[in-house]
Amino acid sequence: MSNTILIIDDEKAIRKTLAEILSFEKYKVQEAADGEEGWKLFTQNVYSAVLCDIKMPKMDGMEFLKKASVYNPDVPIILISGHGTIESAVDAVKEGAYDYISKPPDLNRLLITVRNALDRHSLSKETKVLKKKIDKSVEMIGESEPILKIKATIDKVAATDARVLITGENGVGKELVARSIHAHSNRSSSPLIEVNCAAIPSELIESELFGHEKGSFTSAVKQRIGKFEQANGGTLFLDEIGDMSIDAQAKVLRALQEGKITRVGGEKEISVDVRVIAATNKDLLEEVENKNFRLDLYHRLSVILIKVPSLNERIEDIPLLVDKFLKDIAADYGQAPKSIDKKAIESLQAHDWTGNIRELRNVVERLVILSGKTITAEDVGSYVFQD
Ligand SMILES: Nc1ncnc2c1ncn2[C@@H]1O[C@H](COP(=O)(O)OP(=O)(O)OP(=O)(O)O)[C@@H](O)[C@H]1O
Repeated sequence: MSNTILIIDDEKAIRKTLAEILSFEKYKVQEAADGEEGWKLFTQNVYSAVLCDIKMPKMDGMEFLKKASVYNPDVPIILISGHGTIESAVDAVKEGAYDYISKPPDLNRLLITVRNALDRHSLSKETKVLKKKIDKSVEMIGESEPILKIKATIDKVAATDARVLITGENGVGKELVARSIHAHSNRSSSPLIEVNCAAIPSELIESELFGHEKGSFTSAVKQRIGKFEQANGGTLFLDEIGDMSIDAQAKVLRALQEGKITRVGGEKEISVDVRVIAATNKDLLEEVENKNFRLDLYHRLSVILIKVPSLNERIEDIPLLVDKFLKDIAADYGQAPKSIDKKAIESLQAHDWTGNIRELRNVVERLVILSGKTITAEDVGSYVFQD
């Protein structure tokens, strides 16, 4: 539906003409015979643009415009004006309508206006996506005791340079804790550089972390600055540290002890001022026992320990998280947020989440797509936990 144009006009002949012209140009269209029907469709679907007659029974075009621009200001609305309504059309443009066309519709003018309106719509959608990518929020949602404790710890440690080891299952919010510490620290105007230690093959991790000089190995065709140097003055977030090879651990230990690094294939030592925050879903002490992790590195990293509890241990935060996700998803889709009833929330709280907030967000997104305006316990039953 998101590429569809909604045509609202009580004059069947005009409606059909517009629909035919636009369909011929390969646009998808949907029709409504009056303002009320149009409004109903508008609230149930997301359109790329709306063509709306001004003079109509039940709800007229001006009223539709007012409501629609509050409900979803991103959808351009083109008014269709008859002889007696040109003035209203001009006023409407002042009030936020995208443009107007006159009756009977002129083919070229109609197509140009629609094309421009659609361009604007896709531009504003793209801008939103980009903004969202840049603005990785560091706001931690939750009022449960463990979350309040974590927030208090973050407040205390952020301003220090103490290393922090964050533990917890997958998707519980470890990265968010790291970003929040950085954002509240004196280093926040310098970069937070993230390295996913599990994702980098062990033979490349050294060059990734410390950089390399040109020609130091076959594929080192030019000099490269490593993550430690990139994070200079800021914070280095070593995610999945439990998956780092023993070799690389020795080098990281040295960098932490001496505050200096050497690029692969390089001679000189480079001083770096980096605060290190690490995270893992593994039990590092068990890894130490199994000889997969160095105890001395563990001690260096774990000055402050933050354990992020699984969602199951703080189900009282689920309503707040769901509310936040409903708002985020609505903003992504350019829609008004859907609501969710109490029973549906209870049913989500009863689920075994194995810790995962990412999974909860996916579930909320699925519910937003598949449910009606209000998400019910039945929706949760049929769309979420069906298997
Ligand atoms: N308390 C919270 N409030 C709001 N959003 C949260 C919260 N905790 C986690 N999230 C969101 O849930 C998602 C997963 O969180 P994050 O990536 O921090 O988890 P993680 O523990 O680092 O995961 P992984 O172990 O897979 O690396 C992110 O989109 C994050 O923004």
